[in-house]
Amino acid sequence: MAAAETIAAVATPAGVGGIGVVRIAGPAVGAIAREILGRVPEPRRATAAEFRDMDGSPLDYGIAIFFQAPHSFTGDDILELHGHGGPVILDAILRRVVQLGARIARPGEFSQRAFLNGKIDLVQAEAIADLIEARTAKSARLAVQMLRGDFSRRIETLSEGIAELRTLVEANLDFPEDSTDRTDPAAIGGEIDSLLEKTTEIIAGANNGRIYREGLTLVVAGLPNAGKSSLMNALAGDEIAIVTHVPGTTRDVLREEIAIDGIPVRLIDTAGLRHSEDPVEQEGVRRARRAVQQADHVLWVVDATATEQEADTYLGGLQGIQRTIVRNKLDLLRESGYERDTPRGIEIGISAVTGEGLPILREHLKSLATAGGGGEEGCFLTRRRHLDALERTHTALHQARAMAEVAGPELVAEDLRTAHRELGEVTGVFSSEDLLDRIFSSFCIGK
Ligand SMILES: Nc1nc2c(c(=O)[nH]1)N(C=O)[C@@H](CNc1ccc(C(=O)N[C@@H](CCC(=O)O)C(=O)O)cc1)CN2
Repeated sequence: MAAAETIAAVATPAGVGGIGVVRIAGPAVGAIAREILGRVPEPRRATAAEFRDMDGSPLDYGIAIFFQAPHSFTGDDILELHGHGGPVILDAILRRVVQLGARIARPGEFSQRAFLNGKIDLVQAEAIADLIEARTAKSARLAVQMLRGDFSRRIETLSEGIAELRTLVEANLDFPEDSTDRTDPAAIGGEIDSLLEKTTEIIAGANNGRIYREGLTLVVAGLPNAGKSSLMNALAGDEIAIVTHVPGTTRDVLREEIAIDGIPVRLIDTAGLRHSEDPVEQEGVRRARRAVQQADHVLWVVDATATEQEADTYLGGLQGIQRTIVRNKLDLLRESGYERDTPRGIEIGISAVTGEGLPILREHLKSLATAGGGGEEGCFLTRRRHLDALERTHTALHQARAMAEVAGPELVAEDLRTAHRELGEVTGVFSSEDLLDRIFSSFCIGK
């Protein structure tokens, strides 16, 4: 089970901090501990010790923790050296460890080992990365649930259901004379229906949760001087874009992360979409167009004091793109905030300057973000990868269901086998090296 190579990395973030941790995993851990600490510490006990260099001189004085295989995060022997949190000292400790036979770990390699040693499944490994990178408290909470194995257990239960049915169908293939009521086509069909239902339920939860991981990309677009940057600032709550009354101020695409009810929202402020001779501004307009094409939703900002014709310019270019019209600068007209349905789509009246109507806009954005459900119920922080595999499982089960009606058990067995394998990709029971490399290489160093 334990890997032959010993790997090491600084597990704490780069930079200066109170404490920094060098983590070492693999069979050379015992020998490395004896060299650096003079002994192998008692397993799982924080032990104060001098970390010694090659010539015996002290590198640092810190805490060492030894985790004996298989009772560690990765399942290997692990030694953690908790030193002082400075880049020079941590680098020196790491160098010493490498001198003693460890090699620098690749990003995600500790988690990959935990997976390969059966300590965690693929969903849990991904949850570790998602937890570290969570952009809102809600996303983090959902990642912890994934890490605890809540989602994996749902998958596991479904997988066992498929496996059981496979056994039944396949046994019937080998020993048709043993067939019972449970193996008649109608009974099998009923069993598949129940598996299909469970799959659909998990897919719904997976869909609900995806928004908390991926977030929503919201592009703020409109004509120059419509107040896009002021709106962006009002939503983001601080001054991030330069706001002036000179048309064409925002030449690049500005980004800001905000959270709407725990959903990470990437706000992208774009240059005004207008014809310009200035090459820099032209580039801004080009980027704005591209951002609009890639958005989940566009807030089309119009100046409430402009003529309707002026405000409608370019709206035709947003055909087929989900959008909300935001009529800004209501303060100049002394109007109150509103939301109304118009032939051109939903329109919300605000004043980014006074804050008038902003609560209405925020409420609207929240409903956009949670349009796919977003409820807490059965909601999992899933990835596209999980959904794809679940959908392929559903397709195969559906096919098995059709076969149960019209064909013999051989074809039903075949489709059930496919469903079982597709589902196994979620937790990594069946996974290609390629997929694993792709997943783990996106992790950060030391993880
Ligand atoms: N110091 C430290 N903190 C850390 C980690 C770590 O590796 N080191 N983690 C790393 O990411 C996370 C915690 N994950 C961990 C998961 C399992 C085990 C572990 O020792 N498991 C053993 C024993 C379990 C037990 O006795 O209850 C096992 O599974 O056999 C340790 C940390 C976050 N905090």
